[in-house]
Amino acid sequence: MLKISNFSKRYKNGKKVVENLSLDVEKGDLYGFIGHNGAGKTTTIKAIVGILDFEEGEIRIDNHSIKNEPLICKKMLAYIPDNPDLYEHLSGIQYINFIGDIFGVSQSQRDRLIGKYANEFEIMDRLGDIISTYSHGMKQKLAIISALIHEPKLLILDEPFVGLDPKAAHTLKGIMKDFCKSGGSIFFSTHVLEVAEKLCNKIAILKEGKLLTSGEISKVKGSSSLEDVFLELVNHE
Ligand SMILES: Nc1ncnc2c1ncn2[C@@H]1O[C@H](COP(=O)(O)OP(=O)(O)OP(=O)(O)O)[C@@H](O)[C@H]1O
Repeated sequence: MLKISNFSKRYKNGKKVVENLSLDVEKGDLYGFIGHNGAGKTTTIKAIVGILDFEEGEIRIDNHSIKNEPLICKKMLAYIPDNPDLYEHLSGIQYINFIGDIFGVSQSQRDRLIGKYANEFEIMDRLGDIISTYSHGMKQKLAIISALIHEPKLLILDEPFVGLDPKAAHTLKGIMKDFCKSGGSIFFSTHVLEVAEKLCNKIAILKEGKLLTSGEISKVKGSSSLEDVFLELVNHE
């Protein structure tokens, strides 16, 4: 579903911040992307979703190149950045409808999915309010609902749990599991190792732009905790 091959990225005049990264996210995978601050996670994520240009390597979504066929790719995916930057002057429902219009989502699908997710996140009664009056967590919930409205095949999430209260975080975990159970794929970055350990079937650990390990979580961590494996790898590799 998502294939990253030998991806490298260098910002202007700087050194490479991601180096020769290769990863495979298959149908149904719930894939965690882990690394210290500045490891290169957001850089990789922005390249995957087509908002950051890159010169080296290839990124393919369902076998289409994000570089050469960005529209086909973007129709299949949804991206939630680490800090949802929404149109503050719109109401929540206007924003969801705006995204629904871009993706050509039918009214019945909108009604069904808004009903489902806005109720799950307990935000239904605030959808008529202007986004600038939302808290950070409410904006995050709105970004998640908008991302799911066109039923993407691939969800790319950058630190999705930041700002969510425990109940909303629990709801999101359930949504993520169901999404992958029904054949979708998720690739998400997180610093919360306990969440990655419980939620993911696969993980990748990045250090200073280089992949330290990746694959089935059971193989990566063996009988140790993910935290122990992460600290061991990051401190000693
Ligand atoms: N626009 C930019 N111009 C120059 N350097 C950048 C730019 N954006 C990121 N970097 C650098 O690239 C490196 C990787 O940053 P990135 O944001 O990808 O890391 P991250 O793993 O997402 O970190 P965090 O966990 O703190 O969000 C860092 O050294 C950062 O300073």
